[in-house]
Amino acid sequence: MPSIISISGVTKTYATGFKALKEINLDIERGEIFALLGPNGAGKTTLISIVCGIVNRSSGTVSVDGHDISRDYRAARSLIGLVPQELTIDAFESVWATVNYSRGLFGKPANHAFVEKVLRDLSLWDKKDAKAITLSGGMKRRLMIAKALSHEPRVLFLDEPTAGVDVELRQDMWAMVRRLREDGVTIILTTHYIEEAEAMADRVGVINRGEIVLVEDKVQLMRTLGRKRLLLELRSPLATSPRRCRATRWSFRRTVID
Ligand SMILES: Nc1ncnc2c1ncn2[C@@H]1O[C@H](COP(=O)(O)OP(=O)(O)OP(=O)(O)O)[C@@H](O)[C@H]1O
Repeated sequence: MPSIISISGVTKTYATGFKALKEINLDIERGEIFALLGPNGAGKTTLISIVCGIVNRSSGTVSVDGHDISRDYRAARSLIGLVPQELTIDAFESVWATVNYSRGLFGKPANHAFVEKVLRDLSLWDKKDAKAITLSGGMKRRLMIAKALSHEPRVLFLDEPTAGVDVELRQDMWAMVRRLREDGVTIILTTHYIEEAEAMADRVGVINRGEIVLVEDKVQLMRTLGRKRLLLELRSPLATSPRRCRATRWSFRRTVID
């Protein structure tokens, strides 16, 4: 099956003259969770903003499910949902109105049953009449995801979805992303954290200073780079201390204690 997103020879030079992306070539497979990993300023947001039609590329081509993002802009954009880093919601609008309005922006006919399902899946149904301003930070982030899913996209971009999010909500988000993947949605998330890429992704791409330096299957990558530490919490103190504990480097499923 052809890739759902195909990025070929994409570069971006901002008006300041800064080269944010240098010759990016990347294919995203249908139905995968792809983590784009990189430090601050690496070019992650620039790249996903180009695919989503928010930033113009300087050169190269991008297609989404065969639709060129310039020639066939509407078709390409309708297949994409984007959850940006910043909150972009009307503080005085209700949850219900926010999500339905967002669906309307894509020219989709109203579908209250679908919007209800999205809100229930994101545990926002009991807040449907609440104004956005009254929601907690975590709820606002979930509302951003509901907005992005409102027009039934086939590809979801999550730009640093768990930045500033507590451990519990992070786990909820990861579970939600996996459910979406089961429904056939392709997911691309950006993150600074190798742990997040490890927990979530099927494949990982590492970007640094505007260049993709590596694209690898997650399991393969962890075999090459990964190292696990096993923390044991004792119910009661040991009578004598163990001689030495050593986790094998070649496999993190086996732990050797000698
Ligand atoms: N509008 C702009 N004009 C000029 N330079 C920009 C603009 N937007 C981004 N840049 C620069 O491009 C580079 C890449 O920025 P980008 O936001 O894509 O990085 P990022 O990997 O998403 O970073 P972070 O992890 O901090 O969000 C940075 O050096 C940034 O300062």
